[in-house]
Amino acid sequence: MPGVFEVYVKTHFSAAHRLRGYPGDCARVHGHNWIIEVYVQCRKLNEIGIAIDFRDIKNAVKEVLGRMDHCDLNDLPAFKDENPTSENIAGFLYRELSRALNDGTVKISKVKVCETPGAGAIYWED
Ligand SMILES: Nc1nc2c(c(=O)[nH]1)N=C([C@H](O)[C@H](O)COP(=O)(O)OP(=O)(O)OP(=O)(O)O)CN2
Ligand SMILES: [Zn+2]
Repeated sequence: MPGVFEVYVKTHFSAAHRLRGYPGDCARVHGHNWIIEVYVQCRKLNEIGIAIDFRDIKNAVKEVLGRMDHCDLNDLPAFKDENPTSENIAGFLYRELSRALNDGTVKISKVKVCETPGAGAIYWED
């Protein structure tokens, strides 16, 4: 079948952060319940019509978010030198999940990270 399938999972994690150099209250430690959406592209379905099992995506996401949930993100090695903004969190998740899930059949296409229901960032690589 020609065309591209994109499957996704949506989840969340809770953590604290502060934005170094931010000219305002976001420079102080505060928390968010980040909403995460992970999109995976695939051109071929398996014999039962699945691109990639949602459970495989959820397990990979759970592993990475397990390192971030209920943490101060600024303490994590990934955000030692760059701010834990939505943009940088999306980039970090994209790279970690690509390492875990990409193979000859499936590819992480983008990761969306929202700090509030109305504001967030999306990261992908061409
Ligand atoms: N492009 C970005 N802008 C901002 C980020 C970010 O990650 N990328 N982050 C912040 C702060 O983390 C801030 O806590 C979030 O700000 P905001 O979305 O405005 O959230 P509020 O709870 O303050 O929203 P209100 O609508 O004002 O209640 C800032 N900018
Ligand atoms: Zn914030």
